[in-house]
Amino acid sequence: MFNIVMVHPEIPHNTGAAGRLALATGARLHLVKPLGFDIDEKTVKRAGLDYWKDVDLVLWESWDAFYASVVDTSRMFLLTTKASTNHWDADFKDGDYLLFGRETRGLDEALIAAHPDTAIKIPMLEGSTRSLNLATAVAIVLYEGMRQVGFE
Ligand SMILES: C[S@@+](CC[C@H](N)C(=O)[O-])C[C@H]1O[C@@H](n2cnc3c(N)ncnc32)[C@H](O)[C@@H]1O
Repeated sequence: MFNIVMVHPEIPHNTGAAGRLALATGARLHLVKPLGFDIDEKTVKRAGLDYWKDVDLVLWESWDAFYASVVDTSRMFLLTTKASTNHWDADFKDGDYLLFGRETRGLDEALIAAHPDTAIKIPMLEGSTRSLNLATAVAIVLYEGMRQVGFE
């Protein structure tokens, strides 16, 4: 089971799409507060996320609370356009944490600097676009991880 970690996500539809991906792959979805939207039942219903109740969801009150819960931080992969290693060259294992940054700012530079060996990027054509959509990035990396661990 992979762990999708969205750090301070801002756009509810991206989080909704990640929840759907989590359901389809048996992954756990971690949301690290503050979030840019309400995650209460009313909002979720209004957004038409009827599957939301089935998502294996963990809500963290803060980054520090989430980080303290990770037993082996060397299994945290940091998704950033600033990495030099491509995601398909990472060696994923069941239980790994896949960390994604917020839509406007990405992951903190200091966090990336603290984990240079597990910072990875999804390659993009040079000069094409600054980054991929957050939910798209989750899908690409999660399914590469699932492929590597033998998901059929
Ligand atoms: C919309 S992007 C954030 C863009 C932000 N301006 C930045 O420079 O990081 C949201 C998140 O999606 C992931 N992401 C998007 N494109 C990516 C790529 N090509 N490689 C790795 N991660 C990517 C990262 O986790 C990023 O923090």
